Amino acid sequence: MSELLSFKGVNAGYGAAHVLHDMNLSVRQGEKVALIGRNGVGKTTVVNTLLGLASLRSGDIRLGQRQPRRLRPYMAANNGIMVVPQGRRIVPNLTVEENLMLGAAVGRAGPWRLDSLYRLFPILRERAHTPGTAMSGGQQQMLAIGRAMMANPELIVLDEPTEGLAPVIVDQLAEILNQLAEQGTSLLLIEQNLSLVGRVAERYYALSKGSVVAEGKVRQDHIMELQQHVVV
Ligand SMILES: Nc1ncnc2c1ncn2[C@@H]1O[C@H](COP(=O)(O)OP(=O)(O)OP(=O)(O)O)[C@@H](O)[C@H]1O
Repeated sequence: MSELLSFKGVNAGYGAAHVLHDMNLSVRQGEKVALIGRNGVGKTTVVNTLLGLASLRSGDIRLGQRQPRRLRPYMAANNGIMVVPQGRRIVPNLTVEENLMLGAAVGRAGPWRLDSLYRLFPILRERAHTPGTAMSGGQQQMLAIGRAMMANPELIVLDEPTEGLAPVIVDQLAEILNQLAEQGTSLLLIEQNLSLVGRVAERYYALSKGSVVAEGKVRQDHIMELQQHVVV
């Protein structure tokens, strides 16, 4: 299976702050991978580095088949990778449908269009013409995922999608992510919520102080063994 994203020996940070240390990570086609770790260990910096928002000091990052010399925010989408950012970043003043069309604008043609997406998320069809930010947190998370899907990516990177969501919504999110994966989208799930990780991911990396300190298969019956990596 081909690699959709890889970090090899990556050192990255912001100005004088060196956050990621010799980091290695990869996601291949068809995989559901989790990146777990406590607050402040550098999870969002992984996203920022692949988008070119944190500076890559050394090491290699491949986006799909490409290894750009200088990363820029649009390159991930051009290479089949969409990010669902922490905090969702629904654009205020745009309707649900207009937010979805932003995803279509940066991506490529494929099976995900408004009609197919509305079948997966009926609530987004119901609320299509209301402001995106007028919806509940859970609905906004579905919108953020839907917006990413509209770009027809091969890989979706989700940065703490359960933040602020009620357990019943986390259950719905697990179902949605598994459906997307069944339909061929690979996932990199950045999470501290082990219940979601256990239900979705097959493989994990644990991050501590900007380095991968453990990795392996996710075993649902031993999911609590991963708790040491997310609980302070
Ligand atoms: N723009 C920035 N400039 C300087 N330092 C930053 C910046 N953004 C994050 N950091 C620092 O980088 C480190 C890693 O932060 P990061 O947001 O990647 O962690 P995280 O694991 O995603 O945490 P959380 O779960 O709280 O989102 C922290 O020490 C943070 O203070």
